[in-house]
Amino acid sequence: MLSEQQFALIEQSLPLVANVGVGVTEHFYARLFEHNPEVKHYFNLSNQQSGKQPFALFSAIARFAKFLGEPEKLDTLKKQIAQKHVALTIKPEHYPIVGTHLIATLQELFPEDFTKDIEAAWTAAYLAIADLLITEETGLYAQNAAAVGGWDGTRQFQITRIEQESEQVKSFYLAPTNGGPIVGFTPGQYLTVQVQPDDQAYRQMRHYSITGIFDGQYRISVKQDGVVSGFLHKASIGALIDLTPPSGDFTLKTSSNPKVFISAGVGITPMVAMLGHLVEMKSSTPCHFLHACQNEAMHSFKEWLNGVSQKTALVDVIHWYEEQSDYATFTGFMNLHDVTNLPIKDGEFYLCGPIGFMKAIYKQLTALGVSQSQIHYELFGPHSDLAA
Ligand SMILES: NC(=O)C1=CN([C@@H]2O[C@H](COP(=O)(O)OP(=O)(O)OC[C@H]3O[C@@H](n4cnc5c(N)ncnc54)[C@H](O)[C@@H]3O)[C@@H](O)[C@H]2O)C=CC1
Repeated sequence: MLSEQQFALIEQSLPLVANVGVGVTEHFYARLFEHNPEVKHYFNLSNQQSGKQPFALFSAIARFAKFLGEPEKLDTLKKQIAQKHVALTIKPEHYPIVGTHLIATLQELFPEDFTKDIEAAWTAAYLAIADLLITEETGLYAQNAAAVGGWDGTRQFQITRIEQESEQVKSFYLAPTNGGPIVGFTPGQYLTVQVQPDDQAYRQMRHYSITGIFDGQYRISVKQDGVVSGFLHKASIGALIDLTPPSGDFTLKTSSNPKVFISAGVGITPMVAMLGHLVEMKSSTPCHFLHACQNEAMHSFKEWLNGVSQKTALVDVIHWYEEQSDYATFTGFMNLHDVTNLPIKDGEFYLCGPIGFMKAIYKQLTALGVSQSQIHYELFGPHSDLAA
């Protein structure tokens, strides 16, 4: 545990870690990858190039350190990060590696501000953070291993069926090569695919929302826009991939409150799982399914949604296309003022899509009087706060 004095030193030096610039994150990752290139298997190297991941790591550490004395405030963040770490097969031995390079970076770049006392306080804080996460992650690994159809680490799967859902999205059905059952998922969760394409020096891992389980096989639906999605889109039936078990805490709540699913582009995928589950359960919960995309050709799961809305009056399906079309309910970006019957007071609102879309919709929802606690969302990639 940190001493009173160490808490004070953390507080004092927090801006140093919370507001690091590109120079600091570049120094840290260059150091980390030079000394421990093996950890490159665990980092999304595309996020490294875009510069998103580096800031996420430093800001998460700063947030943890700030609330170490009030651990109840860290519960949500701890759970979110642990889910991602378990999906990426991060293990206790990785923590000292990151910790060493983090402290060394601060020492090297801020020799005057990062005094010996401050260094000792941050070392103690990092150990405490690692301890919190390792405990949470150990529990999740054990849970995954003990579940019926569950597994620890990775399990090999084979692509058994491929379906084109729209111009750029394909669904892949995945069966375990060792047979046997597969663990279920909570609608909204994702699977993590591990592959090493021929042109890549490191294994790469990406999360993809599960869009359902059919005949004992997972279905994921993937847009072609990166290293792993490119690998999948080129793959044929019979191709082998490794998966870690379903993970993620952006999940459908079990309450009977009306649900409002709001997505854009390939962000439709977790919503398909959530609505699919309610339909399968013959739920009497009223649902609104609001979706935005470029045009009809890009509209994934269009026929399926049509079928669902024709079968039940409980599901209200509305879509916005950027381009003019007879099929669209509305043209342009999604505007929630177009919808008059949203359950503002008691609805649960689920959001998924590109960041610009999420920010715009979050703002619209709060302006309509929806409270923050009613809004659930997930950002693929490094976590950030929509309200910020
Ligand atoms: N479970 C998850 O968290 C998942 C997250 N995603 C995220 O969703 C994103 C999906 O992206 P794409 O399909 O490539 O989307 P996209 O770039 O094709 O855009 C889809 C639609 O979003 C709307 N949009 C885009 N920018 C907007 C803005 N600034 N304001 C208002 N509306 C806007 C437009 O209607 C556009 O047609 C991915 O980048 C990924 O981050 C995707 C799948 C699952």
